[in-house]
Amino acid sequence: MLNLLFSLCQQQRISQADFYFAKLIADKQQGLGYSEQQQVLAILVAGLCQYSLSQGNTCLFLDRDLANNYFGLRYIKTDDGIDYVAEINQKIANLPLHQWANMLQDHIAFTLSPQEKIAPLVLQHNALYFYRTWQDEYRLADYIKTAVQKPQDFSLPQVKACLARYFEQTTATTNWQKVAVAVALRQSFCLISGGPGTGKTYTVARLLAVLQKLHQGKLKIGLSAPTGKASARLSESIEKELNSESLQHLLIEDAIQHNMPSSAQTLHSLLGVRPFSEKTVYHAQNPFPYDVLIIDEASMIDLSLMNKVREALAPHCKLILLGDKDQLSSVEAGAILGELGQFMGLYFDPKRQKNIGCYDKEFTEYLTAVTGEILIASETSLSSIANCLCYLPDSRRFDENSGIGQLAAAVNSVQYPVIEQSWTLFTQDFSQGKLHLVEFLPQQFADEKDFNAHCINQIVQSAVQNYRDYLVYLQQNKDDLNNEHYQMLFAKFNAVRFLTALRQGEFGVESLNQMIANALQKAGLVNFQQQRDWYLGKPIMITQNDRNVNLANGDIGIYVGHNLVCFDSVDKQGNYKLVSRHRLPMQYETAYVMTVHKSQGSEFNHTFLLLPTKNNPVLSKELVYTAITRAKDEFTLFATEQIWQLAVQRKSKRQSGLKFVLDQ
Ligand SMILES: Nc1ncnc2c1ncn2[C@@H]1O[C@H](COP(=O)(O)OP(=O)(O)OP(=O)(O)O)[C@@H](O)[C@H]1O
Repeated sequence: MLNLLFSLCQQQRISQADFYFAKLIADKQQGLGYSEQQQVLAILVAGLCQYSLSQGNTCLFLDRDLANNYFGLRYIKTDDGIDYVAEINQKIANLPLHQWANMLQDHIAFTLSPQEKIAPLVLQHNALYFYRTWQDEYRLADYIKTAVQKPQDFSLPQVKACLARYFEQTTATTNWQKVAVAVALRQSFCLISGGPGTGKTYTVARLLAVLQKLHQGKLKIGLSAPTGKASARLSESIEKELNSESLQHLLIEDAIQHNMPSSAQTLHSLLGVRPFSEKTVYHAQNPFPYDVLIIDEASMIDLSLMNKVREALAPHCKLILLGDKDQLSSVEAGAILGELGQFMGLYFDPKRQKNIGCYDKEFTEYLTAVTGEILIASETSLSSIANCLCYLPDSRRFDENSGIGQLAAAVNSVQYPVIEQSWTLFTQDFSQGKLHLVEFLPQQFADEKDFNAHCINQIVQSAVQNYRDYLVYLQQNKDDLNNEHYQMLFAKFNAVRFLTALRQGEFGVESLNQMIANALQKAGLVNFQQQRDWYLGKPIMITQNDRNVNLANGDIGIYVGHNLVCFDSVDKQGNYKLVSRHRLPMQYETAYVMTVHKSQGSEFNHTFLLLPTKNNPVLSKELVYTAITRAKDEFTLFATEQIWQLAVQRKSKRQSGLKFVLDQ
C-alpha cells in the first residue's frame, strides 16, 4: 500500500504530507502483531485522513462518496494508466467501508471512543477524524449547545423599552434587525448572517448600544475579524454607525457614547498568537478581558482558530458572530458558518410561497413580546440551535434594480431554474450594479491551446485598460508622499480588482499576474527589468503574518518609490502605514489578480471574475457568490456559459461532523 501511495505522490495526486503521514503509521505499527489486512487498511486510512484535511474537510465520511473514489481518483486518469482505485480495493481485499472501523478498532493509531481513549485518528459515527480536529469540533458543539441552554435574562419590559428606543417604531415589513438584536440580547452565543449591505454592522451598533444601556455602560466589548482588511472595515463601519445622526444623540442622552468600542483587531492579534508557537497570550486560564466579543466575517474562521477563540472566552462572555453563511468557507479546514447555517429556520419558504417561522413557539412568543414584531412560530420542530441564529434578508446596498443584487440572489437561490437563468441576467440592462460579460466561445477555435491563449489575452488587455487610470495617476503624482495622495492611490487601485478561481495553471493567480505585469510594461504603464523588481505601482499582497512589522496575511500594499511600500490601512491619526521594502516579510505576491478566497472581506467598485475554460473541483456556487458580492458598482464575468452553469449549480461540500454533533 505504501508503494502505491508513493506512486500517487510522485504523480502529485496526493501530497508529500499525505504520503509521509501514512508512512509514519506504517512504521509505528511494525512488530505489533496486526494482520496484513489491518496494516494495509491502516496505511490507506491514514493517507486518506491527511488528504481529506488538506481539502478543507474536518472529517471524512466513510460513505458512498468515498467508495471507489479514494483521493478523488474515480474520474481521473493517472499518468501511468494504472487503475489505482482497483489496486487499492484489491489490497484491502474489497473490505466494505462499513467494516473498516471494526477492522481497525484494536489498532494503536485508532480510537472508536475518543472520550475514553486518545489515539491519533478517530473513527466515529461513520466518519474519520484526526483526534485534534475531532476534539475541536466536539468542544465547539458542546460550547454552542451549552450556550443555548443558558439564556441571559433581563426583565421583559426593560428589554422592550430599550429596543423601542433604539429602533424606529414601525417598519412596513418585519424588522429583522430588531429581531436579531432581541435574539442576541437573550443568547450568550449568536450568529447574525446576511448578504452584503443587509445591515449587519448597523444591527450590531444598535445591539452594543442596547447592551450598554442595560448594563449602565459597564460592559467591556471587543471587536475582531479574521484579517487585517476585514478588521479595518469593521472599525470603519462601526465608527460610521456610532457617529450617525440617528444613533449618536441617543448614545449621548444615555451617556454611553464613551463606552462603545471603536477599533477592531485581527483574531491573531486579539489572541496574542506567537510566531512558531501553539501558545497564545489569551487562553482558558487567561481569558480575554471582555464581556462581549463581536467577530465579523466569521465565514473565514477555520475550526482550529475558532476553538482558540472559544477557549479564551471568559465564562460569562457573550460571543456574537457576523458573516454571510453563503460565502466560501475558510481556507483551512472547517465550515462553521455553513454548518450552523443549516440550522437556520426559514421564515419565508420560497418554494411554498408561505411564512413558516424560524424559531420555536416559546422563543417566538418572547421575541414578539419584546420587539412588537408579528412573528409566527415554526410549524416544524426545530433544533434549539435555531434560537441563536438570525438571518437578515433585505439588502440596503442592492435594490431590485441592481444587476449585482439580482445576480447574487439568483446564484444563491435554492430553485434550480432560477440558478440556471442567472446567465441571462448578463444580457439585461440594469440602472445600478451593472453586469458585463466577456463570453469565451470555444467553437471559434480548432485548438484548445489557441482558445486559452485568446481568453487569457482578453483578460490581460482588460486589466491593462482598467488599471491604466491608477498607474497614470501614480506616475503623475510620484513625488507626492502624503496621506491625501495615498488615499487617492488606494481609491484608484481598489476601484478595480480581478479575481480568479485558481492558484495554479494558465488561469491561476501566479501566471495571470505575470502576464498582466508584462502587458502593463509593454503599454508603458510600469517599468521593470525583471518581474521580481520593485517598480512604481507594483501592488502586493502579504501572504504571511509578521508581527515585527505588524503586517497580516492578506494585507495589500503598493510600492510608492523611495524603497517604500504603502499599505491600505491608517492609524488613529489617519496616517497610512509605510514599510521599507527591505523589512517586508519574505512571503508576498503580486496583486493585480487575487484568488476569490483571498478577496473575502474586501470590496471593489468594479470586480472582474475570471473562470477557467475547463472544469475544476474548486468551482462552486459559493465561490461565484463570494466574487459577485465583492462588487459595489459593476461586475464583469469572463467565462464560457458551460463553466458558469457548472460552477453555479455545484454546491461546495465540506465534510464536517459539526452539524451531526450539534444535532445529537
Ligand atoms: N435599518 C436601517 N435604516 C437605515 N439605514 C440602514 C439600516 N440598515 C442598514 N442601513 C445602512 O445600509 C448600509 C449597509 O449597512 P451595513 O454596513 O450595516 O451592512 P453590512 O451587512 O454590515 O454590510 P457588509 O456587507 O459591508 O458587511 C449602511 O450605510 C447602513 O447605515
